[in-house]
Amino acid sequence: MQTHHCIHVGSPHTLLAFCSRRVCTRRLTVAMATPDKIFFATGNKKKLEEVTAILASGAALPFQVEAAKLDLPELQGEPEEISKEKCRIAARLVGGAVMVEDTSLCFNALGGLPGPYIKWFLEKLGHDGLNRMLAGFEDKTAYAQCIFAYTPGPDQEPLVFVGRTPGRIVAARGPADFGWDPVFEPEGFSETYAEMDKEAKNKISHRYRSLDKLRSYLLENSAKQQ
Ligand SMILES: O=c1nc[nH]c2c1ncn2[C@H]1C[C@H](O)[C@@H](COP(=O)(O)OP(=O)(O)OP(=O)(O)O)O1
Ligand SMILES: [Mg+2]
Repeated sequence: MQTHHCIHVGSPHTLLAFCSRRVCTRRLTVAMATPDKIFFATGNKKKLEEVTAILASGAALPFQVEAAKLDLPELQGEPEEISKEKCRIAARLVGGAVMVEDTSLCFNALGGLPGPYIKWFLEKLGHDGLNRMLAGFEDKTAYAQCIFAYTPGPDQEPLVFVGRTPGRIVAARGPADFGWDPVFEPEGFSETYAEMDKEAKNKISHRYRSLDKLRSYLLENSAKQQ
């Protein structure tokens, strides 16, 4: 949902037109209509595979999701802000509606670090190094966090949808074809993400939980559903 200052109640497009003319005097909460086509921007093939599988596993969508392979910057700051800024950049690049996501792996003993910086920690330290970071701590628990950010266009403020899956950091087990999957064992399971069937991971993952919230938002605001 977005907050606009506007005196008119009508279709989201009407509101947008009046808002941009700055004649608004009253605060209204407005959801923008879901467009027919939304880009999913990422440079990560594995993310795209999971997002495609998660979207395909639900009901048919009244909008099209198209992949946009973009090399998006690794930003600093709070995870929600990182995701929003990434989305603004992507929206300018594709010139339309876009969704992006930013993924964090957060160690509880380290106050949530590496968090959004996991990409560099994984790249420099590897799976073993991630385990060693926790050697001095009893607490090996962690959570995987995915934040989808969506905007209907370059001039609109992105909305964020947070999904978290708790678990713990373990010695690497399973195929090493997707990031830190081999060292993350989700709570309630005896397999790491890497050992799980793709379908099973996609039912409980941080990515699923975040994307499911965005999907609900988009369906609720889709003109074709109304
Ligand atoms: O489910 C996952 N299971 C295991 N590893 C994962 C997962 N999801 C992201 N990852 C890795 C990729 C990157 O090393 C870091 C997140 O960084 P992040 O910036 O979000 O991803 P990215 O740069 O690869 O792609 P993008 O172009 O969408 O930013 O964690
Ligand atoms: Mg990235």
